[in-house]
Amino acid sequence: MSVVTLGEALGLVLARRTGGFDVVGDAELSFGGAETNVAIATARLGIPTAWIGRVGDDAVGRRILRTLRAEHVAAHVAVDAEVPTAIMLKDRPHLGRSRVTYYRDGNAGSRLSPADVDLDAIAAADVLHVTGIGLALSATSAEAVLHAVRHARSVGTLVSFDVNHRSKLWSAEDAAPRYREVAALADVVFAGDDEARILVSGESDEALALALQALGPARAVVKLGDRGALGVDGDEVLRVDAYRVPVADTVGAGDAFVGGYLAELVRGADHATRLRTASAAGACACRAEGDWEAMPTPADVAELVHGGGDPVER
Ligand SMILES: O=C(O)C(=O)C[C@H](O)[C@H](O)CO
Repeated sequence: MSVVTLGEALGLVLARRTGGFDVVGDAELSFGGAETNVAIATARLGIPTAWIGRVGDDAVGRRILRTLRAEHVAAHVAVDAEVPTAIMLKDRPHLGRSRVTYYRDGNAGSRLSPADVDLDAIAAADVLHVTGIGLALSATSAEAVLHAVRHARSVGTLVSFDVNHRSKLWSAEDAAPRYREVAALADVVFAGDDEARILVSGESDEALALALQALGPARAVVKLGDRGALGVDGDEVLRVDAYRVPVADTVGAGDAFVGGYLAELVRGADHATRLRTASAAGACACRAEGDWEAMPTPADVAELVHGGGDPVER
């Protein structure tokens, strides 16, 4: 029962006040990265978890590895002596507007290559999780994702793919064929409704999920934010509502959702349980600031599930 994720983790410099880094100097350092967010989520939910990636030989890289150790995520990393760990700045130029600026091109995570992929770690896991960000970062990173996915399939490890489209990294037109290629090799695909439309067309959430499933995976989940999600597994179609919580920060909620789903998948839980835990985990992640800091424990999930009614519609 275990999960391995593969992708980039990058330093996150977060402005503490509104006004933009043009004038604001008050900031804190953390890190982000969809695949490490998912890893922290599954680890906190009690699933043995590992992450495969590449960091620079610097304070940000060491901070990432130290935090992953503290979160019980085993790191199979290459340390790049030549370039630094990427960073992203997140500030709020004015109330209601959040802005992200990436400094990741050519840095350690983008230099991930097939040689960095720990094949034994993938063979030892029940699920390998990758995202579209790894496909976007560079040609070698995309090769590493595909190498990992193909190896997972050859050794019977399930493949999970979250589209996670980043329009700052590439266009939808360039991304679409790469997303379809990985979706066809996956066992479960996650996409927001807008993201799903990059790969397929469909008039409704259900039509989108079924169209994603038709690309190859047995399971597809369309994430709908505060409208919940719609999942298909074989011929079972289920809709799940979002739990209502006070929202501090929605970043990382999609990764928490995926972590909740995968934690239940490796435990062998049924479709409704997977979606219920995913929805609760996504809601928990919204209750505090930070990309990974508010990932839930089983007690956090249980509190929402037992106190919030059953959100699954059959
Ligand atoms: O925005 C990105 O590209 C990141 O990887 C950082 C964030 O932690 C991630 O997007 C949250 O899903």
